[in-house]
Amino acid sequence: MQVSDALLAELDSLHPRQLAAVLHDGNVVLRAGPGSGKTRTLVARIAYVLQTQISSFRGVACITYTNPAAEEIRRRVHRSGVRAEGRITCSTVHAFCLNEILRAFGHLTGQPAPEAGQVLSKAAIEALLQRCFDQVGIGEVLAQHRVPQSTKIRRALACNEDLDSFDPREVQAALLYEEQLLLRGVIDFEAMVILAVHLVREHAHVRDLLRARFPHLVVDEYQDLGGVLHELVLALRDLAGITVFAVGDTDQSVYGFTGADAKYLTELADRPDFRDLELEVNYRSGQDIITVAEAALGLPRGRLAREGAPPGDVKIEQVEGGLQDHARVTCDLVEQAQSKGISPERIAILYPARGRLLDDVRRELTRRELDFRHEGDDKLPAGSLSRFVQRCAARAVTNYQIHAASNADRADMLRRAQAPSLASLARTLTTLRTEARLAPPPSRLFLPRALQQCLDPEELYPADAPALAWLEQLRAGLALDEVAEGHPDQDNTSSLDGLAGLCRSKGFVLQDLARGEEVVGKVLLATYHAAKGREFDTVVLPGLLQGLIPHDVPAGGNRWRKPTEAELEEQRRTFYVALTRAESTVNMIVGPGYETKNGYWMSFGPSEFVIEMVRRLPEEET
Ligand SMILES: Nc1ncnc2c1ncn2[C@@H]1O[C@H](COP(=O)(O)OP(=O)(O)OP(=O)(O)O)[C@@H](O)[C@H]1O
Repeated sequence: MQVSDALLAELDSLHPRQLAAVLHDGNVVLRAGPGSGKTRTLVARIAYVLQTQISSFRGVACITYTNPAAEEIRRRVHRSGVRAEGRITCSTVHAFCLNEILRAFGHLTGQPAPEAGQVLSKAAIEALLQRCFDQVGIGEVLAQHRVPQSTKIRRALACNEDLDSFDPREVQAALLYEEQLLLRGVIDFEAMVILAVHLVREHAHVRDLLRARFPHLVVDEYQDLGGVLHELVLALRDLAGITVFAVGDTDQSVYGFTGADAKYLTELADRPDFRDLELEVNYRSGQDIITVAEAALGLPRGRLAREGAPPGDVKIEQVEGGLQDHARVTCDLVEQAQSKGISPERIAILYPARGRLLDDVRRELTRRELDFRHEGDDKLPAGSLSRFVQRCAARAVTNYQIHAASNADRADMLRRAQAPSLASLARTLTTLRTEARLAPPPSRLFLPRALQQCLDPEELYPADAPALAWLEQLRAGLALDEVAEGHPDQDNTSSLDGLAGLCRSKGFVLQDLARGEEVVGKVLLATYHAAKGREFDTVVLPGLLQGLIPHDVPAGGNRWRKPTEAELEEQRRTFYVALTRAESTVNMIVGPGYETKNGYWMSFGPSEFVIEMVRRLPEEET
């Protein structure tokens, strides 16, 4: 079969171990540290399989942890010269279960896919869980803090795992919750996965159809999968005969609080029908950054930077006061990096948790007019339709910025622009429309053209003009209200009105709708979790203070408790993930303490993670 020049060049540039993983004829587990090229190898594998291993009627399913990760992989496969329209399904596990299993085959088994408004929104999940808590006599426990724990229990229940470590009343509440879902004829994201596993396990024809469509399954970030998802993969492998390519890093396992466990990756690697491969070179970071990160993790992995890579720069800044000082120093460091010519989108400020630190950093960035995007901005409505609108806004804003730039800046902006393409937006809209059970558009070009008219009109919509009029045009031009009305996900049925309400009440300009999205010229402000899988030239880590990281965990009601040993280790791994995002510079900020939202001063000093890290470093590094 014909291999594209782009793929040949990519295969040529891979390390022999990476290449061995791509070319292996069978199941693979690829375990490796940060920056070792796991994602790059995974993308090459998808392209290789599509081009050479399967007929053009069959495809590859790729499961990722987040939607942006799915989008990035699709984009990279496309860049490798593979014409994979309709042959690659790249999505989160929930979308995979909904679209490729429940929606595709549910009707064959008497298990219809969810209809309009049947998938509970986040608020509805919390409300239902709270009722269950009330009924089992723990009404004082706030459901909004316990959804991850309840998910963990439901996953353990679905896998018949030991429940001894859970509070029996919360187990009872989880059982009641499942019962209520059935009674009300609704489901949530978690129930979708559980249903999909049942469907695959119990129906041979579903398995046959899945294998015919996707003879290969690729899973990214395997260490973040819980027991149910692992069971899904095993069912697809052992019962359906699908070839599995799993990629992960046990050191980057940071979702234990929802039942994820790195042991599943190890379990897969130990199987005789899997080839277990490891990668050792870190292509991202300088050696000093790698050494410091491993000291923070407390596990000397001995990973090496690529040959000739500059060592990198690691600094610990000590402030004298509280969180406002952290915010001030953070912004100083961002300004210094920018003055060295590092473009804003190559700089990330990563914070351990929401709260006063985030408020102070945001305020200081705004005061200094440093453009930033705050990932996971919770002021905008949740759900895939809201996210789609935000991505459309990002495209419109980027077009406008490039148009408004001077000739000298334009070429550079075009090169760096990350705004979504019309093709990618059209794909998302097609998925949303299918999920809402709308008739397919009259032609393949219909949606890209409609998008082009809305987002790339001759007269571009200014980034600082009121967003409401733009949103109304988009709603009408793309018939988004039809999507909202028919969509199973409750978050989507209300999000357009939610967005319009915000535009009205807060006087949003177009730029505000795009603020969480990838737009040229913005520094990223994100949690450690949200930064996973990404890379930046410079990473600034404010708030490395005992009490903020590690931090206490909710214990029900308004109570908090110290983290268990396992929880402490997981928090340590999130710190490791944050450190390993940097290519050339990491700045950590420590101090004597911090003030809480209620004005109390907590003088616990620097984070124990930083203290232990420094203690473990060889003398020449400190
Ligand atoms: N063989 C290679 N030669 C040169 N650069 C490489 C090679 N493999 C990967 N890289 C580069 O290293 C960087 C990290 O790669 P990638 O994001 O795939 O790593 P990863 O293992 O998925 O990282 P993480 O686990 O931290 O998310 C990327 O910039 C990638 O292009």
